[in-house]
Amino acid sequence: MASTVIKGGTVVTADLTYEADVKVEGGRIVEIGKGLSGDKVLDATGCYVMPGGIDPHVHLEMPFMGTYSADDFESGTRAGLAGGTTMVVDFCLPSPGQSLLDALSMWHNKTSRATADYSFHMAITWWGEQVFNDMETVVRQKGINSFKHFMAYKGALMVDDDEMFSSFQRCAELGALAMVHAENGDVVAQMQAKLLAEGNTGPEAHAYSRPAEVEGEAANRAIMIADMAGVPLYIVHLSCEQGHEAVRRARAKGMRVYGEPLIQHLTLDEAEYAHPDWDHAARRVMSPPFRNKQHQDSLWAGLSSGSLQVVATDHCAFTTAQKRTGYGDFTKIPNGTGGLEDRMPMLWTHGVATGRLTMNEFVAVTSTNIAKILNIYPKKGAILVGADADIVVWDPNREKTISAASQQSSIDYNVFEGQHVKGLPRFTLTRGHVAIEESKVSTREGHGAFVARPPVTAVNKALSTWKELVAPRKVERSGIPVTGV
Ligand SMILES: NC(=O)NCCC(=O)O
Ligand SMILES: [Zn+2]
Ligand SMILES: [Zn+2]
Repeated sequence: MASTVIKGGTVVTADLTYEADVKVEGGRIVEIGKGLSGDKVLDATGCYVMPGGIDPHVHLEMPFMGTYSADDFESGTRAGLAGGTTMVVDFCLPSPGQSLLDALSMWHNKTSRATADYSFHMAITWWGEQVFNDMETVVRQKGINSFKHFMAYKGALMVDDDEMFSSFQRCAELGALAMVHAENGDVVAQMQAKLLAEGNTGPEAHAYSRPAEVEGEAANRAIMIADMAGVPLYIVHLSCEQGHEAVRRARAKGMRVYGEPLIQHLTLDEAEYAHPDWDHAARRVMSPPFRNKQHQDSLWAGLSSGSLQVVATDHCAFTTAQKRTGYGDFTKIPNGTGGLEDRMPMLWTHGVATGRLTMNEFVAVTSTNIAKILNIYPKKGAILVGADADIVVWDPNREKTISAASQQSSIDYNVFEGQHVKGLPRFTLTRGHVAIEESKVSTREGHGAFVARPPVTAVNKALSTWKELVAPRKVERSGIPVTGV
């Protein structure tokens, strides 16, 4: 079997930085040390050898708001690899009444051309006995240990508290992770109607209809419901101080809650919606919307202090033509932005290069933390012998200006257009295959494989042990004393 040696670089993991060569064979890391040799040599001089990024929040070919997101598993994973991301996790979305297993087959059918590894979260979009039963099969036989709940998108994907509490309890029994999109969908729907009635039809009204309070309330509610159900909770695309404050408070009380800011919310702000060009503003419509600088500072502080654990993209790319279906009614603009190719370069440029994050924290929030949360560590998220050779050789001196003209994503714009980034992959390896060498793209369609994720993490075990210990117990009494009356 041919081997590859990544030579002369500095290995950077979530907890260590050291000089070593890394030898890869059969898609795995087989040796780490000095002076290694192999059939092929990749020169990593001046570079950092890091675990490939894992983006736990993408929507490829997602059916949403009357259309499909434009990047599929081929272009989406290719975009990821170009930016150093070697694994993505998409969301399987059953239609109302559809079995989870049927939906899962549909999602697997989309992936035949994936160029990097992928996995799925399962969304709970309705509730009933069949969903309750399917959840067990999904966890025990289908390699999925996380269930997403939309608290927004009323009349479409949204579930209510009753459904959410039932599902959270089922997640706890099965050793799974509960996830939420935390926005109060009832309040959003009312605010949307009011804004439209008042003639606020443009993309800026999207942001007005989803203030930070809408997110803070839902995050708090989900945290309390998760605590009562005894399940760990992961809040996706956490965008504001109100949501972050809820996570911080919960964690300080010992609750098992994780928060995921997006690179978009960290680096782009609400001024985008005030842009005079309708297309510019509409292209940036996503939920939750971009916030102000105070919220951004809160998210950055959360990453460096550890109260927030993961940076994702929620890559859900729509073309300008698709966005234009919402001209005259902002509620019809497909919600979503891209970012797969740009997440790691943008985070390095605005995080590591500015001193907000250490290199090790960068690895933690782009790869290792989520690998641990999703129970795929150290197969993924690690530079260790035996780990998958999903590796990015990161050149801190390579630079470029982000432009739609040279991106991998299939859409016609980029929300980071014109941003200068310094820190890019020299090589990206997906299970040993060198898919990216600077700007040369040599991805292999169909190379990507499904990553099964076993249930019952250490966190699930600890939480269920604690919940059992403090569970309500009947007080045994001898009866009502006879008083003689
Ligand atoms: N975030 C967004 O606006 N679109 C994708 C679907 C979701 O994650 O809510
Ligand atoms: Zn969402
Ligand atoms: Zn999403």
